[in-house]
Amino acid sequence: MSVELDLDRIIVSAAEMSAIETRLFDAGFPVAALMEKVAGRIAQWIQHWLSQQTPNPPHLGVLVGPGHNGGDALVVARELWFQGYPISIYRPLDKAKPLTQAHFDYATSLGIPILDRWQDLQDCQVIVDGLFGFGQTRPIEGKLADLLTWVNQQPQQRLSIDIPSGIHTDTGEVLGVAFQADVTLCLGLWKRGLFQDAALDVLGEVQRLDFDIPWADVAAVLGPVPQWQRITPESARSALPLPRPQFTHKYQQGQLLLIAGSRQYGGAASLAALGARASGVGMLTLAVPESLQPLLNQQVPEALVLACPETPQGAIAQLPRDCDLNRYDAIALGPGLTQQTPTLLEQTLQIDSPLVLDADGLNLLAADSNWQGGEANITPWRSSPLILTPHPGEFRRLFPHLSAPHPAEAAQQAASQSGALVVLKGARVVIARPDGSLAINPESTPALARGGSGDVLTGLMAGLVAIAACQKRAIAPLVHSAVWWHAQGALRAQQQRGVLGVDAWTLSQTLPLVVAGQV
Ligand SMILES: NC(=O)C1=CN([C@@H]2O[C@H](COP(=O)(O)OP(=O)(O)OC[C@H]3O[C@@H](n4cnc5c(N)ncnc54)[C@H](OP(=O)(O)O)[C@@H]3O)[C@@H](O)[C@H]2O)[C@@H](O)CC1
Ligand SMILES: Nc1ncnc2c1ncn2[C@@H]1O[C@H](COP(=O)(O)OP(=O)(O)O)[C@@H](O)[C@H]1O
Ligand SMILES: [K+]
Repeated sequence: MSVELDLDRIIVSAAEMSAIETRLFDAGFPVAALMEKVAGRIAQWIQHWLSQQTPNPPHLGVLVGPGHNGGDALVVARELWFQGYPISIYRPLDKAKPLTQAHFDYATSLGIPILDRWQDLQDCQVIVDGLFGFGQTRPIEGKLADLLTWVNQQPQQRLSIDIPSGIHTDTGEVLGVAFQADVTLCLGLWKRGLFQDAALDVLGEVQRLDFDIPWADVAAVLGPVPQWQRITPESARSALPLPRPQFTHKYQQGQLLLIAGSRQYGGAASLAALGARASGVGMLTLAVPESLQPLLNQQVPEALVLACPETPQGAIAQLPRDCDLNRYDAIALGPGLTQQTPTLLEQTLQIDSPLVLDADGLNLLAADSNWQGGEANITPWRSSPLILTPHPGEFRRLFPHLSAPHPAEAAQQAASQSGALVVLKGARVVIARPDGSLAINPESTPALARGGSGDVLTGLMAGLVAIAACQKRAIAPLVHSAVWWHAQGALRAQQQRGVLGVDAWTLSQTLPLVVAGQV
């Protein structure tokens, strides 16, 4: 028996969803019964949603496609009709699967208006998209494209059943044109396309409606540890350091060495240090060019600041002679570093403790002859985790030979071939482990699209990793937590100050509030 995982954590491809669904049907659950159950839950959700907006049932326009997504839409239309909602149905294609046709015939017999022209949907207050559901790969063309283009220009609220029509279920690509949803109700299990950057601007608010899929059927298709997972509040929280025992001291709460900064990029070192502060790490040591020491001493007074000899351009020339890299539980290298001193990378890679590389740490790695474009597995070099946190540009430099077109698959290939833990940054950060598993952060904000926010993440992540390493706990779950809390910090700061108010320093000051509330 495998350990039952919260279904909210699982992300499936269209083929996997279909295989899971087939198991339910093969076991005897009638297709029509499942549609009735699922659509009943959608109708309830919509009713609750609309009742919060207006006391009078608004007029719903329902787009009905030929498959079971259209069948769901018809059951929703019927149930809401019975509840007193004015409904109009528009069906752009004549063909229909038998169950969908039966629901259409019944809706017609009830007297629910069937529109001949989509333009008549303009009298509705809400438009429901039941055109196409999971499994979409074909482009939206001709009349359907015109319909969706028209719908997207209307002022009504738009709700999509399962996945917006026109979105590729796995890659999230817009297949020509897509229904621009304000709300998407994903059915049963999260679909991959809902987490791909390409789809984010089409989905609106996304909710999952459960319909009691047995874990045994999920595990039979996905295996006992599903490869694609979503970070959830529970998983992020459960990985955080345990409440501190009374009898402890700073060296039992993680020692982190952060090697960062240059005269040109001094702020990156302080932002990463402030991110590390938010992790609660027991002892933070900063190695910076000596000219930055006074600044860092002032900004992060609790840190031990090692003044490093510097190059004429103000980069770290070498670490201080008495700096013993072996004493740290984790090392982070990169923010604001410049690429002048490759020996910093060589030295830190040799140390057998978790190493977080960001920014110029990654650029140094990309240029290292042993790295070979990420194709030579690092496992023979080192046994402790190597954690890479590239943005897409850095990722391309690190893995120039990878051809995967989508971030999730690209990160997965990169981690498998290199043996590193790859944190590919973007609107939805993807964390890929060398064993092929993937975690995706589902909640974030474009407020983070701003210089310096990645530096804060590096510090926070490295601090949590240092605590975990010191306490001999697994590292990867803390990497997930760091990505989650970084985004939650931004969301909290955004609530208080708006999207444009989330500068990296503000983010670093908000992080301790969200992380501390959990430990
Ligand atoms: N999974 C579950 O557990 C449950 C699933 N349920 C529901 O079923 C939905 C999936 O239903 P589904 O498989 O019938 O697919 P759906 O998209 O409705 O129709 C496919 C039809 O559309 C056509 N077509 C597609 N693209 C097109 C295009 N661009 N342009 C033109 N035509 C296009 C396609 O044509 P074909 O490609 O075959 O020629 C085929 O005829 C799912 O999302 C959920 O709502 C729930 O009821 C119960 C629980
Ligand atoms: N549109 C977006 N939505 C959510 N998060 C974003 C978005 N754009 C960037 N981010 C996040 O902001 C951070 C930017 O990091 P990075 O590019 O390294 O910036 P910097 O080097 O300036 O600190 C990453 O954590 C990334 O995931
Ligand atoms: K849909």
